[in-house]
Amino acid sequence: MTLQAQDLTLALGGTRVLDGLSAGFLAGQVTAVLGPNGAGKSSLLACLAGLRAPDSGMVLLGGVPRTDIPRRDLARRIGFLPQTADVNWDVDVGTLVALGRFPHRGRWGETEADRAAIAAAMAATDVAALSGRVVNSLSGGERGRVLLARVLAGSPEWLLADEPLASLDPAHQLDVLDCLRGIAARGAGVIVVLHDLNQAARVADAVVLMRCGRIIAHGPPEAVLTPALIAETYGVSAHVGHTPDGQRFIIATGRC
Ligand SMILES: Nc1ncnc2c1ncn2[C@@H]1O[C@H](COP(=O)(O)OP(=O)(O)OP(=O)(O)O)[C@@H](O)[C@H]1O
Repeated sequence: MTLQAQDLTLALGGTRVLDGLSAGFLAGQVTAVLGPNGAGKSSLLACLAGLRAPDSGMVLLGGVPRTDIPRRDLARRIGFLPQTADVNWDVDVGTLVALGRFPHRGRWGETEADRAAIAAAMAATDVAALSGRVVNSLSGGERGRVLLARVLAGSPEWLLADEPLASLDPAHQLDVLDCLRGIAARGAGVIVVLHDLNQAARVADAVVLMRCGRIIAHGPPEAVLTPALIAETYGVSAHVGHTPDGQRFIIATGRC
């Protein structure tokens, strides 16, 4: 199964934020989308998720134009975690996470499968202990994990997550990265916007580097997270090394 962006263009406020962008994403993989602020990463995710219609080009899900797929199907198949973690009503954690099952609900209410998916999502994001808390009383990181749990509860075929690690402490960042890997291992496609090159190197099967609404490079992390491509994308020089256990690390050493 693939999710494809085909020749997407999008202008916002008179600026072209996606500029003829094409890319194919594979199920069973984690793809990290990286690039400087304003590169168009969130706009790409919004088009893939169907939250924004591109000015031209199309998104294909399993070869079918997204616009030909019924909305309820799309809601079941694509889970979207937006960049901002605002919750504008007084809802408790358990209720909010359970809302993630909404696209699967039949007329008979919550089923055993719904309850199992909700429990698994809360365990994967370490929020079960917060279940009775009002979401707006949580810290930013706790709220971020609850919102991720809500998306995971929907067991989407595709998880599109826009900076899910923002405001998480290092332990929970590692937990969420492991969780994303687990989702991909179970066959779903994960597309995640990240700013940290090391987290991308750790989690991704494929990396997309974006700049000015275009793709600079798309491929395995070792082929894409190179000093030359990092310089072209971000305008910084970088040192790439390996830890004793073979993990790649990348340090931005200065502007170039
Ligand atoms: N509603 C809007 N109206 C006008 N311009 C917009 C709008 N939304 C986004 N933009 C602009 O489009 C460009 C791409 O924005 P986008 O949020 O996709 O970038 P990004 O790569 O996700 O950035 P960041 O890393 O800062 O989150 C930016 O220059 C942004 O200012």
